[in-house]
Amino acid sequence: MTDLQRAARQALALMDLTSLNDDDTDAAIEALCQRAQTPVGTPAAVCVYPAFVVAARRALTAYRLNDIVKIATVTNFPHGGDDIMAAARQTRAAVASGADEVDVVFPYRALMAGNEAVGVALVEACRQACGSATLKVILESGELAAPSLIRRASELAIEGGADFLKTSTGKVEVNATLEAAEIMLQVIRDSGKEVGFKAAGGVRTAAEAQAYLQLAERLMGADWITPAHFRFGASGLLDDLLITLGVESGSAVPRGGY
Ligand SMILES: O=C[C@H](O)COP(=O)(O)O
Repeated sequence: MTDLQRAARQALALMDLTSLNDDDTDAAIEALCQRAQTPVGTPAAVCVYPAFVVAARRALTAYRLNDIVKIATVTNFPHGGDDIMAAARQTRAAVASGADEVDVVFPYRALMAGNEAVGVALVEACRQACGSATLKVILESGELAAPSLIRRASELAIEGGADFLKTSTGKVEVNATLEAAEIMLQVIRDSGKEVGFKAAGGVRTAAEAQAYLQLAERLMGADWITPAHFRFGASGLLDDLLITLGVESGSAVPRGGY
């Protein structure tokens, strides 16, 4: 196995296999969950809109993946408004519908306008609304752009109780970058807290995933890189991982698990 194939295999296990399309349907989400069954392992989670959490749970159960693959969803998405109560309500409702993980968008425009307090308060409210579910906070690093703002948003999200820092929604011009990832990982490392990192938005190839894994290993150490600490949020990465691993795309394991 080559280094790239090892990275591809690792990236698959760390993936939040994502479908966040305006035209998503139950059938599309069922197909997404079926794709989670591959001959070379399963992703850590599927990530779908709140309206499709129940469909994802039904499909993962049918494919006997319910105890293996988590269900993530998104709130305050994609615009990252500063309505704290709305974000908390959406988060509470998502968990009530069965989501294991919630990716909430940080009110990054408020921070860009100089308001730090609303970000901490929104994360704290979503933290409470999440209960025992995992809370990932999407900083929208491509819109923050300035390293100082990415660093500050990371610090504020951790202060509010984030379990993960996530780069992007995937819905803006600049999404995941290695530069933003390095800043976020440095803040996580320096915080001394159990906080994970999720690269999301535009990660399409095994080579790109490998670069993020190499960065995380350099900053955090190889043992840190587990699904409890590292994720890829990706809708278009799985195919290249399978090709890299010599698996024909679409060669899912027959229905009923494996
Ligand atoms: O994690 C959420 C992102 O929307 C995934 O972005 P992508 O569709 O560019 O892979």
